[in-house]
Amino acid sequence: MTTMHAIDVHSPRDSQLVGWLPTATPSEVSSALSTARSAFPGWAATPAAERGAALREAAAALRERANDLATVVETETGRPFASAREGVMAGVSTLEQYAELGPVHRGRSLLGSAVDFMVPEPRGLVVALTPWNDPVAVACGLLGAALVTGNVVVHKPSERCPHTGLLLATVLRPHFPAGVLQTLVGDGEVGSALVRSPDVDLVAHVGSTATGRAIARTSSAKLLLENGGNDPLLVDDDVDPAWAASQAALGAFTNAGQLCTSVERIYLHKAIATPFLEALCARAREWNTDPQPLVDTRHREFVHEQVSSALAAGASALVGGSVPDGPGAFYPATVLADCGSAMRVMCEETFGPVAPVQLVSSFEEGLTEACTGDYGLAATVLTASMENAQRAWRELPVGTVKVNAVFGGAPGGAAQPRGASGTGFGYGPELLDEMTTTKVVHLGVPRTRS
Ligand SMILES: NC(=O)c1ccc[n+]([C@@H]2O[C@H](COP(=O)([O-])OP(=O)(O)OC[C@H]3O[C@@H](n4cnc5c(N)ncnc54)[C@H](O)[C@@H]3O)[C@@H](O)[C@H]2O)c1
Repeated sequence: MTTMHAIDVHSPRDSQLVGWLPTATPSEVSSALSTARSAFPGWAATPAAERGAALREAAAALRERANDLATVVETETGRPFASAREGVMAGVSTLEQYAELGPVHRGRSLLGSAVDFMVPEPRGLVVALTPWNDPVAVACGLLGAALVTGNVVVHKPSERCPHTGLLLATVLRPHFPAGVLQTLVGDGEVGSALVRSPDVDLVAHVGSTATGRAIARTSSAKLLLENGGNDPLLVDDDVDPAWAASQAALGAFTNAGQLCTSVERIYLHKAIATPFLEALCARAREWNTDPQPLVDTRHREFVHEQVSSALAAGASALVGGSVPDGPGAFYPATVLADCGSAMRVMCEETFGPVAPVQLVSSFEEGLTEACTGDYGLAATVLTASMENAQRAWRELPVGTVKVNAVFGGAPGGAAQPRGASGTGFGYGPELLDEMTTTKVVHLGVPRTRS
């Protein structure tokens, strides 16, 4: 690891420098890890109800500072204030949820010749590495579940929103004993130094598949990976084309396409192609009247590269598809028609406001296409046929199948991603299981001295 350097943060709206922070040095990394280690026994021995109470206080403090956090998220990532605030409030709810669930998280007990208790124990030192696209909600999930189950945490927020990470730390940390929760500023180098340490028990990474794979190559800790996706949307011929197009637009353009479960590729039954595409283009144009920038111009280059390569391979841009003039990292909501399975925009995660559409002749053909690829995060099916819906949810090799609703799962729901999308439960009550390891205590009856 090289020595400390600065991370500059530029506004995604106008490219102006809005702040900078020094990255953690190698000695700060090792000192954070050893401080965490020392804090572990005390925190692990703290009654779960007290840990839950600490989390509840932290949630209340975050609720009070929601506007401040949302402002910083907006400044650093370009997510509009109202939506950034929703993300912060999702973080508050998650902390509250774990404050309740943590103290009642328990194992089974079995009555045999003696009694066996299956006791969940904290894993120990958790390194949490989080992304920029929903920085507060994602961090609150990992931190809340880890802390309430008695782990100590070293958190490294994304280098694209370090001020958000530090402000979150300022709000949460006072509610926990010294050393139990620490936050380090840094990029992938700092992350890599953390995950390579033999002192770490669990690495919880929410981010790209490339990073998840790099972590898997270098860390000897237990891994919890919640990574990228290339979610398909399958549109049957029996649904209202205008409604289907509004679902597609919501899935592809919300947060400028920068959600892990964004719609990334669309398989459209050719029988409703014309009205669907007309309605989708109208939605995209509407979206472009109030554009949201991408996180930075480097990410915009990545998105545009995929669009350009699709255009070069025969796709046509019905709306958008080019980099606008002017400052900032804006990219228009884009509708691509005439897409084919081999195009990068169909095979890879784009993570931008792009709706690439491939026509299919039947639901079966669309389902076959939707089942292709390495990723397995989520998929959406729009169909009026229960038979087709059922076939889709049985066959799609993904963690989450959404039928006739692109967003809006119940809070607390969680699934295990498949394939290149990750390894375990990153959300919901099951995350408490990931944060603990089970010990069986076989309790026999002693024979007393006569
Ligand atoms: N599955 C999910 O629940 C979920 C949720 C949100 C985002 N995501 C995914 O996250 C990605 C966008 O986020 P991102 O660009 O911030 O991801 P990223 O993987 O680049 O960064 C995530 C975190 O990992 C750190 N990191 C980078 N390289 C590292 C290394 N070699 N070793 C250790 N840590 C390292 C980063 O500094 C950051 O803190 C998208 O692919 C998106 O799909 C997934």
